Amino acid sequence: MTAHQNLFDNSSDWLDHTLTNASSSLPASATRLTDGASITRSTVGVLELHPSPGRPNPNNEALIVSAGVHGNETAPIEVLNGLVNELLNGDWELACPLLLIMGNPPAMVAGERFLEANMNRLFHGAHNKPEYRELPEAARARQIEALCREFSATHSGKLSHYDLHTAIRPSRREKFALYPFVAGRQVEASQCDFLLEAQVDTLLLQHKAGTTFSSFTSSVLGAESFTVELGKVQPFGQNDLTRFTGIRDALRRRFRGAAAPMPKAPFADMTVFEVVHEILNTGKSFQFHVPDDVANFTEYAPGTVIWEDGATCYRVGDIPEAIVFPNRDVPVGQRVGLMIRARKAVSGA
Ligand SMILES: O=C(O)CCC(=O)N[C@@H](CCC(=O)O)C(=O)O
Ligand SMILES: [Zn+2]
Repeated sequence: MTAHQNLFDNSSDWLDHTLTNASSSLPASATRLTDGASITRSTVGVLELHPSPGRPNPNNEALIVSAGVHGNETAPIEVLNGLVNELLNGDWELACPLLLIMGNPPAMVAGERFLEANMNRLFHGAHNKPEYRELPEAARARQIEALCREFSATHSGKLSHYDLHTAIRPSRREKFALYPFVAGRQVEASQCDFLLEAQVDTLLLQHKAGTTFSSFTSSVLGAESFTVELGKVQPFGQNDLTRFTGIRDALRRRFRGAAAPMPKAPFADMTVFEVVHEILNTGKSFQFHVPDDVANFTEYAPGTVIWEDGATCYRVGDIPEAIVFPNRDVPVGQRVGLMIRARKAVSGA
């Protein structure tokens, strides 16, 4: 039996197996590659990979890479699946521990962002809130948190997490990363270099901790974590994967333990924004004045009214602000968008 068959039964690959078994709870299954590396499918859509024992881990690191936390954001899922196929084909050898996650398999099958609740609002303990705790997406977030805790506890190297997404709207900046807020923390220059290597040239600094997957891994596990937006949402099979070679090649380089390309001066080519305001749906009287089809990073002049609800009215401050992730169609209390501002000093975040 091949390594492939051990892990994925009769399915053609990891993605096929995950879609076929999206709602099943299968027992774990493991295999060993010819170089001695091991791969365990811990549960549907989750692979834990270890290099051959004794093999050097030159970058002294462990990585969590996730995609499909939103089921309709398919390009990063295809990228991750392609890298797993390369490894199983013996195209390259693994040098560092990896936890690879397809976040929400039932939503992937349905081609939807989520089925009952937005899973990327259910991390950092939010899955235990009474209104969510019985939902399948809360159970999946809880299971993923437990697998990440276990993975992080067993690896001493530096832990990074890249949660890969694509955006609903068009974007004036196609690829950008969000850096979750952790008090007193600054983006490491090496992370900035990695993002640039992946052709992600815009960084957005969050202003408070949230309930996203990357916020959980950074706040609770101390990982260097990013939500990475890589393009626009498309159904499976309709992605132009030539637009995703930057992230594919940069991840493969890390998985193989190869050295980073020549580092640039930190932030030299990175445009940095900071979040100045999180727009929340405040309820019945909430009015959002940003049109439905506006692109991410569309700028608004000082004084523009962005939203109001009778009690509060949010206007752009003295410096222009741009909108990211405008989406009025969210439950009360959830994020309708982020107002961001270019950061003045770019000598360090
Ligand atoms: O395009 C959109 O409106 C959403 C794209 C997306 O899923 N973005 C993430 C960002 C998470 C973060 O703030 O780190 C999300 O909304 O969950
Ligand atoms: Zn997403």
